[in-house]
Amino acid sequence: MPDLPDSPLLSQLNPNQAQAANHHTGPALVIAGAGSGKTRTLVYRIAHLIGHYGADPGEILAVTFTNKAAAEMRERAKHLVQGADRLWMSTFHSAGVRILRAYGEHIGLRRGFVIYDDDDQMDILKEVMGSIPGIGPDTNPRVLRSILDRAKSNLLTPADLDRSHELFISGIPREAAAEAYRRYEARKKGQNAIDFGDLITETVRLFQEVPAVLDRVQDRAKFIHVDEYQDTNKAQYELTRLLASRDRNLLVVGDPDQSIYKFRGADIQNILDFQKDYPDAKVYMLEHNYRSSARVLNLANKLIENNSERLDKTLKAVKEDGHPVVFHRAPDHRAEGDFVAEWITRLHGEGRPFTDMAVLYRTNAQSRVIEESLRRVQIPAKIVGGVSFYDRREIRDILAYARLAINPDDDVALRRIIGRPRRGIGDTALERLMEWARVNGTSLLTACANAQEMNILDRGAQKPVEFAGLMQAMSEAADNYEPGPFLRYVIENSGYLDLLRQEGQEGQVRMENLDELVNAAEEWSGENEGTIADFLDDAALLSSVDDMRSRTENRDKPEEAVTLMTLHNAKGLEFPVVFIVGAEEGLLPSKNALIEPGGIEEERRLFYVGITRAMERLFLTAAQNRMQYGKTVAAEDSRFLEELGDGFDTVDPYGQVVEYRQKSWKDYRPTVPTRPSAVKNTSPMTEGMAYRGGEKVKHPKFGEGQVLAVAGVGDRQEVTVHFPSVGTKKLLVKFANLSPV
Ligand SMILES: Nc1ncnc2c1ncn2[C@@H]1O[C@H](COP(=O)(O)OP(=O)(O)OP(=O)(O)O)[C@@H](O)[C@H]1O
Ligand SMILES: [Mg+2]
Repeated sequence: MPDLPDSPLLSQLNPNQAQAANHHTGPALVIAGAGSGKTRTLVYRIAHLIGHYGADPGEILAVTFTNKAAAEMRERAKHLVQGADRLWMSTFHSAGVRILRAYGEHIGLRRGFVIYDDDDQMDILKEVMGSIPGIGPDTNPRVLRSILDRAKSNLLTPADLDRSHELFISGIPREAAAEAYRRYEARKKGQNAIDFGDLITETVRLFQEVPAVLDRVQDRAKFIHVDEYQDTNKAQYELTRLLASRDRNLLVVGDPDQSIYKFRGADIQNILDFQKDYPDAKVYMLEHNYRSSARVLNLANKLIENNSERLDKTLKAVKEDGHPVVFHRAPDHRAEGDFVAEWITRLHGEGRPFTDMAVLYRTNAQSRVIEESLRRVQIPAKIVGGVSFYDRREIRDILAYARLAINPDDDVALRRIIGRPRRGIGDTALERLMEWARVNGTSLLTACANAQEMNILDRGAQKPVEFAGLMQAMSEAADNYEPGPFLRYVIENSGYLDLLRQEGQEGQVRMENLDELVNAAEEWSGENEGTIADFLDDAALLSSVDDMRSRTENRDKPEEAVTLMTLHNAKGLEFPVVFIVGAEEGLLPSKNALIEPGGIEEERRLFYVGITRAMERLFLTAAQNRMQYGKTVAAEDSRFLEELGDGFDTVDPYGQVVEYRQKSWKDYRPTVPTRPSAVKNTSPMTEGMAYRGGEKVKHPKFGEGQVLAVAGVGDRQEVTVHFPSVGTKKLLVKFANLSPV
């Protein structure tokens, strides 16, 4: 290894990290386990390039996976370098938007193109799939969407699908899937739109077809960095390869054990083959974990050793043992949520800020129960991902107006809003307008403007004409106003406010959200130069993976709240206290993983990612009964718990250590005393449980029944009881007047 220059920056790194950060030109790979400082090293390398090697911030690109990660990286860089605001730090998708906005015209994208979100995609797919032989009426368009997404992440065209050797793709005949793909692309093109996947694939095509553009972009990206390289898909891989092809200054960092996006086409082979792609690549290994306590790290190592397809790596703890890792098995999902809430309350009482704590789960749907438990004891929580602000109906409606105002060809937007509020344009009228547009090869909005000439509408052709006039006025407003005032104009002039006023309390909340949208646009204008079109781009980029509000929140002071998110979204992040809930078969590993080849190993990596987010304290929980499709069913401990051996302490609801025994629902017995008399006042945390699963009870009205689950404590305690007379009921024990039988 070369001698290191004397530098105050490098001295903040360990010797291996410093070697990597000192890497100057040519390809390099940093491959190392979780929490070993890969991201830190990447940021220091950028600072060192500028400070020591004299690189210009304006020629440095760093790509990460989520807006949140990009924002954090920018934040870290700001502390280390001058001119950090000229660094190009973004996600693959935002890099794509930026390139296509600047040069998309070279491949036929017209100015003002819009970016479709998932719903828009679904709308078009529903429309095109109807008439394709081989696609039945009960085919879920989501299946098609995932076929398309998958094809795009692998850079496959409709023709490639046609040629594939599979007869069926996800149950749909190959030719039919290819045809749907073809028609979808044509419809999209007609509307001057692109979708999420196109942000990468179209950029790749642009670079391939117009080398002069690639060259221009390369001037802006002489030094390229990619974080989380193990999760790149084929399209992202190709984009990176093209970008780096001229100067070859490409530094990627990653951890094959944290590859968790196979379902989106991520290919772990990209990182494993890096040295094949770049035989002169320097490889740097980091072997010390600075993030987690030794106990947490040991647990993580123990788990991941069970994977067979992996590179063996060393990862030693720098920190001391710390607190024991805790496991708790709750009677049901509600009790699981309450256990988490109790511990958060307790730790907060000991002086931990809520922002130090995160609850991670496998599926988005699990968040609801956790949210409820936290809300009951007034713990503030913030969901990262899930139904974020920008997915709310009223927000999407107003943004659809804005989209149509700047792109009159956007038929999807038009169809979303033409009936919100109602304007006397019914389904039949709309169908005729669509027919006219199809025959004349125009947009729907043009059809509206010409409704009178059509003379074919049932009632007053005047209505569509008026609507076209309204949109015309909005178009002019879009040219003349800043984003914030423009959105206010739209909200007030679209008739939307009147609609909400009729919706009572719910309408009130929605109006508040619209106010917040105007705030967001104002805030955005304060930080960015740009028009409403640029604002819409940013809003469209807020995938389910992150949330612009958390991005702005991060910038100032973080909101005092517990973070709730999926394990996938937690990648790259760290928290002093982490709860991983739902360590059950069917959840973690997920049901689907059981039938996918390599599925279990991928789920194990996901659990590994979760565990390694924890810095000081880690809690794992499972429920013995869980609600599924409206029914409470018995759940079995995750197989991964067994693999962790004695790496954790099993505790009862009161925090007392009990013996761990691998449970399956077949031998379910409560592990803790549950009669109130037996446990009264035994714990500062909870009061005892009045009933237990399996027990027979009697209700004054419903008669005899059997307890399926018990959740909550004290006055909030609820039982789920199955009564042969009326079915399953959830009752508050305090009021239910139940008696044991
Ligand atoms: N040399 C060091 N000295 C002190 N702290 C360090 C050092 N290296 C890393 N850290 C700290 O360890 C934590 C983990 O670092 P970082 O997030 O860069 O790891 P990572 O390898 O990118 O993790 P992941 O695999 O989860 O993305 C951070 O809090 C970071 O500041
Ligand atoms: Mg990282």
